[in-house]
Amino acid sequence: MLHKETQRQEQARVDRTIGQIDQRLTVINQQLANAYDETKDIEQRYGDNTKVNITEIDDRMETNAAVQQQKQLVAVAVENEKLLTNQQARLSDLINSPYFGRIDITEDGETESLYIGTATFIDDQDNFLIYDWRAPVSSIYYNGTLGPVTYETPNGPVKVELKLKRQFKIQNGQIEHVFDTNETVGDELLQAVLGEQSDEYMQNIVATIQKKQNDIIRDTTADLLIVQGVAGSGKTSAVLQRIAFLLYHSRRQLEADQMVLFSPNRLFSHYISEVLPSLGEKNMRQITLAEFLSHRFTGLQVENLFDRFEKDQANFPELTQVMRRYKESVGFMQAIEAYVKQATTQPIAFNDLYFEERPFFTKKQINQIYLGLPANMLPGDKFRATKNTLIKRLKRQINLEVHLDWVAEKIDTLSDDTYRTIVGEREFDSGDDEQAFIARKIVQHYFAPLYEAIYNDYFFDEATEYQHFLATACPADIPVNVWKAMIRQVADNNEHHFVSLSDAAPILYLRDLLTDGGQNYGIQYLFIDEMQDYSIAQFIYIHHAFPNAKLTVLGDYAQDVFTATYQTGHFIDQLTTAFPDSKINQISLTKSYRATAPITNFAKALLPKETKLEAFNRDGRLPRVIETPRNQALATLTQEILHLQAKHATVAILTKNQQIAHQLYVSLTPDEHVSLISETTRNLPKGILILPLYLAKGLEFDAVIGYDISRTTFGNQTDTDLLYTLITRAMHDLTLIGITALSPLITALPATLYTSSQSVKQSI
Ligand SMILES: Nc1ncnc2c1ncn2[C@@H]1O[C@H](COP(=O)(O)OP(=O)(O)OP(=O)(O)O)[C@@H](O)[C@H]1O
Repeated sequence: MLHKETQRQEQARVDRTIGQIDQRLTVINQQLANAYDETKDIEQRYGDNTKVNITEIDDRMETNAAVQQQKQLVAVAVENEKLLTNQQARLSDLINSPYFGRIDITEDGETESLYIGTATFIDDQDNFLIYDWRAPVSSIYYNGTLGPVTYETPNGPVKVELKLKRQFKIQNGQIEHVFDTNETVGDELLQAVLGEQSDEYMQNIVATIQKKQNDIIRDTTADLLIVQGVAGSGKTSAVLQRIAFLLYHSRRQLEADQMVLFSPNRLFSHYISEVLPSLGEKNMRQITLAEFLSHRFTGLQVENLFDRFEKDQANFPELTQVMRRYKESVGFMQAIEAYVKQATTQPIAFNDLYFEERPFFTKKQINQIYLGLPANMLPGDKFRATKNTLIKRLKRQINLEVHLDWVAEKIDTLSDDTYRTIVGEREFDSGDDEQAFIARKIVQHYFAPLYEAIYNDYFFDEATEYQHFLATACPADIPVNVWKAMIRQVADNNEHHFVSLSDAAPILYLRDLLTDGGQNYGIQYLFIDEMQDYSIAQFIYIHHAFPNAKLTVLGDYAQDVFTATYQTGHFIDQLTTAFPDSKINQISLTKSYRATAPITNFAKALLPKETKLEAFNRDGRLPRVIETPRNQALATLTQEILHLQAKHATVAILTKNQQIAHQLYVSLTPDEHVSLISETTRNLPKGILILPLYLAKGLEFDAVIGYDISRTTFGNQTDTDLLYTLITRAMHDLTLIGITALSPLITALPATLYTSSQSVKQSI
């Protein structure tokens, strides 16, 4: 803590700043009330205007013009109200905690004190009372140590001398902590922040961003930014701050809806949903991989990662693993590219297009059109040309059909309503014109399903085409009969409207390359959290689907929950080779902030010795490891829950899979505070939660109990990633319960890293 007088002066400045914010807030509140009245007023008048007599043509036109004008007025008023509401929200946040940092810098002999907070605040005399944390000069707060420092501005680098760096924790207008530091952001404040209890929502880390995290947040040069960070190193936090940073710096060109975050599940989306609003920004779009794929396979069910994981645990033969590895590789996606290149000279898998239960265009006819086009055309162009020809032929048919008797008959029997719907306000020079117009509309309507089918590429059979491709793609290390059986399985899946996860991205890639479709050019930034859950093939496809997007990809290879059983090798190297034309920046985070040092050190011991992982220096109890006979397992668990509940609002019981979670839930249900969390759960209640560890990815809990960490469940070396992920969800307390015999992964660890008990009585 600083000298009393300094503290007093700082509190006085806080008070002054808050006074100014308060004044501004009063003005804004008044403006907002006026704006609200104005909007209501216009709306009212707008309502009255529409009631004007509209029987006379001239009146009607006048009314239309007036209505248009009113509409515009309403839009302007609503926009104004929105702006004011935003300002009000920002000021209301600032009034509670106006800033968290101060830097004193000397430039050309002149020293200035700058205060840094979540948003800029300028007083009526144009003094910057608060600088936004994203302003160029604010980077000094995160990056610089005392002495000469340089910061980047749009006009180039600027050199200054950093004289002082001060940190604050201000709540309800009162300084709770204040200290000077020479470090990037000193440990003291971080200690205080990290020691707090968790919340249902993730918090922003704006006041305590660390140097490496700042590099992630402020990177503007990479097309592909890859962040490998140990569990709890702040990857997700940093990426959310990065989104806020990018939105601030590209206000004019970038909207939140031009950014998409791929998140691991809905629960996680909910967990992070408050960070951006707390920084005064709108949330970006969020999607899970399963949602993204299902959306692109309308009508088919795409296998999800969780189901596959559960299935793999029951049965996952060696050759199936080899085939899956291949399907998820760069090589497989390249094989698709090569296949598509030669597709211009081969028939492709078209469907007969049926209309009124007979083929209107047969696949043979469609292939004749396709193969009749020049062989040197690009596949996508060729497909489009084929589609255009089909549409042209359909139009020709419509032209012929309008003269047929059934159409004339139909016109004769049209009801008044249908006639009105077709003709609308239109006027015609002659009765013949009117007749021709209506006839065309009737025929177009009749053929609409066929037109839709062509428009939506239903004449292309992607599943069969994929099987044709597979037939050409058997790798040397797979026996041909095994490969063929796999192709039969793919066909069978398709019959049952199902797509397995490892086939999904390749099928879409093949479809898009052949049809030149499926690309979204509007998205400018993509963020992919938990990168270890994605295959290289999926990355290639996602990159293809969003060609203009810069990618930020983050994750932790030690938390490879879903593919550790069959994937080996260096994912990041493979990823970089899959993006040969992109500018790639890589950042590695090795310090873990989430848990106490004893928990982090325990987790670290599971990983290979050479793993770089540093625990943040926060004290806590050693993890508890309990071995219990099966018939006492529930009693042991209950004791442990009671013990932890005395200290924490939330205790998460994590299991290896859904089945164990479910069984446990059934055994514990009489207690109504226990919630079973499943894949479809969208928010986290407080109390006792039971969930499979893979649903806890990315989340954190005050206390974690790993249940059934036994020889039978975590017996293999490949279970290390699962166990590591489980352990690293805990912030303050961790207990592992092994039934009958503990997992050998735990017994192999140095006994100094945990406290152990053998039975219920000893564990209390
Ligand atoms: N600079 C920081 N200041 C304060 N808290 C931080 C900081 N960095 C990380 N944290 C905290 O550490 C915890 C872990 O952060 P986060 O969830 O972003 O890590 P992660 O690397 O995504 O973790 P994981 O891979 O294990 O899911 C969070 O509670 C976060 O608020």
